[in-house]
Amino acid sequence: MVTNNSLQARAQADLPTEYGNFKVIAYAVDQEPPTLLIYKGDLKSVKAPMVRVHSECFTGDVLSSLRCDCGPQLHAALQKIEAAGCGAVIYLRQEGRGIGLVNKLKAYRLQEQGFDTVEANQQLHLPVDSRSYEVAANILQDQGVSHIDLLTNNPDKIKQLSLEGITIDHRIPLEIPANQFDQKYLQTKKRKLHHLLSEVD
Ligand SMILES: Nc1nc2c(ncn2[C@@H]2O[C@H](COP(=O)(O)OP(=O)(O)OP(=O)(O)O)[C@@H](O)[C@H]2O)c(=O)[nH]1
Ligand SMILES: [Zn+2]
Repeated sequence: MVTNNSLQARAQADLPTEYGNFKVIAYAVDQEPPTLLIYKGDLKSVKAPMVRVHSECFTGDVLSSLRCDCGPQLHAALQKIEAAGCGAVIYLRQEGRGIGLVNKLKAYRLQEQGFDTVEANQQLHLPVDSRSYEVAANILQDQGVSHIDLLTNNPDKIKQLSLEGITIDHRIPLEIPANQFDQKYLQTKKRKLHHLLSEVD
């Protein structure tokens, strides 16, 4: 289970969850925070397993923040994979679309002052989205997977994964209804980042 760029599977275990029984593999380069492959079934045995490539959001995933849709998206993905009987979540450590947690909180502060999620990063002189999907592609390749059905609303994620050599057979929408705190954020994702959000104005 060794992949290129010294990305290696360092540990694996069973992971029973509220949504079903999964397995988890921690992939890492040296001592860097591991990327997690949380999966169910034999990924190689299906033509295109259902996959969620999820970017870390400590506030949403762990603290159940209502400022974004990340936490419910993560849990909905696990539920869909459980229902399908086979599939995976790849949990990428790219907090804040790559700017890290401290900068994301600074960006939140700017959003409280009226900037939107794109403008806030720009105010901080940081890229709007600096994520890479190379590690996700390498993990899929390590698992013998080249075709996937991707759970996402983000067209750029489809493009970037395709450029990394993964064929997206189908996009599976992963829309979470807006709440009073993330409505503007979702509107900005739709208008400026071109997310495919049919339920947002
Ligand atoms: N910089 C910044 N990052 C944010 C903000 N809100 C959420 N994030 C981060 O955005 C990432 C999730 O990206 P999204 O654009 O919500 O969704 P996506 O993963 O690109 O697209 P989907 O696959 O449809 O979910 C996570 O890393 C979050 O920490 C914000 O206001 N500013
Ligand atoms: Zn989030």
